[in-house]
Amino acid sequence: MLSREQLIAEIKKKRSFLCVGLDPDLDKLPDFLKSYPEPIFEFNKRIIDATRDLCVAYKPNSAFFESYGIKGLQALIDTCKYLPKDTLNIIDAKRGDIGNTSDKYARAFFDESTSGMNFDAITITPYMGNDSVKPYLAYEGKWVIILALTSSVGSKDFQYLETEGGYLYETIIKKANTWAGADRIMYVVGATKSTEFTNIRAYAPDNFLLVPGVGAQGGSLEDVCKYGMTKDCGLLVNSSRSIIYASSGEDFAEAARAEALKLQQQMAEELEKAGI
Ligand SMILES: O=c1ccn([C@@H]2O[C@H](COP(=O)(O)O)[C@@H](O)[C@H]2O)c(=O)[nH]1
Repeated sequence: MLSREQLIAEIKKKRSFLCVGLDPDLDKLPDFLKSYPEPIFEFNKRIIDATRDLCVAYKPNSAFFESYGIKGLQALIDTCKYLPKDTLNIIDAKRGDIGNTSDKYARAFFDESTSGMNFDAITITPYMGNDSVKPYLAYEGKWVIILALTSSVGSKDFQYLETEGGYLYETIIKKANTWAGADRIMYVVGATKSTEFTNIRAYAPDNFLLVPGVGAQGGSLEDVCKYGMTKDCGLLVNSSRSIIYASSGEDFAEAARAEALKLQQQMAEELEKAGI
């Protein structure tokens, strides 16, 4: 589990704010792995071994595990146990439900004694409000990462609706800031929305932002840094497919490392530019 201070220290030490997304798809896994008893876990394990010194976070997306039923769940549990202790380990589950149900989701992903999983952070949809988020915040030291402005094209359907407090995504940030501080809450903001980062920073000056969309979705790391970086960095930039599927051959882990290294080197330059 990483506190805000520990996360910032890891960013400075590794010269990186990279989050490696673990979105394992059996159809895309190298053929030779398919004869292993646990191909998904074997794939993740090798990706983690190849990238752990270059990133400060991992983000398995639960859909890519749930879609394989019991075997997928076992792979998620094994992956969770294998994740390094010096990275922020995020389950991208995008949950949101009434309080007593949220309590079960929180147990599922945070309480190793009941589920076998002990993630540090979870992504949450804020639509159902405070009581749907509270049960996660009850776990001391765990992070809640609230969807604010997503990378999806459909983000315009609801997130830009005009409310009394501005766009809906602005109201979400303002409201969620009253639930807990920047040491417990992060926001998801898509890299494809880099022009909005200045505005986001007006409402969330200190919160870390989890930023998906660099790589396969075409978001610009440079723009994200230009408009979104704070004095503490304040960014976790995720890339999934561009790293984990850099090669479909036996060299997939080396290719993943090479892609992660490119991003880490750009990040080191951005940190340098910002005097961090
Ligand atoms: O707004 C959002 C929120 C979550 N995601 C997730 O991040 C990764 C992105 O994968 P890439 O392969 O790097 O495009 C994936 O798990 C999404 O579900 C997002 O893209 N946008």
